[in-house]
Amino acid sequence: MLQVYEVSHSYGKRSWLPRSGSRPSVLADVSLTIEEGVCLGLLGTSGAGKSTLGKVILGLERPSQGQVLFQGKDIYRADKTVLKGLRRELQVVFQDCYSAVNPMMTAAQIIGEPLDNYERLSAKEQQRMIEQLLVQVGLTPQDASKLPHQFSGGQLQRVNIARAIALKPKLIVLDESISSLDMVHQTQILSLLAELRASYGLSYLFITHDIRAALTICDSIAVMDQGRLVYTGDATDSILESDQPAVRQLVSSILPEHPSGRIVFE
Ligand SMILES: Nc1ncnc2c1ncn2[C@@H]1O[C@H](COP(=O)(O)OP(=O)(O)OP(=O)(O)O)[C@@H](O)[C@H]1O
Repeated sequence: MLQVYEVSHSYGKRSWLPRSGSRPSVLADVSLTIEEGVCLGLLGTSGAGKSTLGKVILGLERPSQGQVLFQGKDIYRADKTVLKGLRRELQVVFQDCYSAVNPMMTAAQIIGEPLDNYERLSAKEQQRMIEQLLVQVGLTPQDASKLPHQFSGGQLQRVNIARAIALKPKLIVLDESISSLDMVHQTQILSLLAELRASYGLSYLFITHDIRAALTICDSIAVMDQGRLVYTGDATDSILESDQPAVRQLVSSILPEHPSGRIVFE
């Protein structure tokens, strides 16, 4: 369904600086595939290039080299009409649920935005659909009239997820979507994402630093280091045994579950 072919990217020259050469490569020759209904975990330490790859896949950052094919079409060469169609199939949920929304808009307006852009529903049909979406993400129809500051972080992330699934997309890029939530909400959102994936046949690109979260929800895992893909494999415990240095770094950042295994600060 999605193919990334030999994508390289750098963020361009600093032309306003004298003698500022090209910037270093942020993505170097990255190729990967996401099949329909599959969740691919994209891991790596900070600055590895995960979000840049997410933006390239979403059509938001044209790569310096390479191709992104979504449903067989090159998203950077498609004409406007094709692109509009592809855009509805590709959605994103970002880490910071508060900055992802307009603080003056109600949940109904936030979820209704993509419907306004793509569907021609009557006011009644749209209201019914928004209420269904709210219930589907574990909120209530009464939440429709609330403003972002009236929700907890976990609840507002559910509103963002409702907006992302409103058009029944094929692929959702989840860019650190659970990272800013506490452990209880992280677990709840992970099981919501798993449920939605099963009922809609969604694919996810799950961008995270958290190898445990990735092992919970993903089918396969790709690890990036300094712009390169350095590991790909099934999302099984075998990754914990890998001796690839970037993978080892991620594995060693997992907190031991038992307090006796944790570092003691004197
Ligand atoms: N808009 C931009 N302009 C210039 N450089 C950028 C831009 N966005 C990201 N970068 C640089 O690209 C590199 C990769 O950043 P990116 O955000 O893709 O990494 P990441 O793996 O998602 O990191 P994190 O986990 O911290 O979000 C970093 O060195 C970053 O400073």
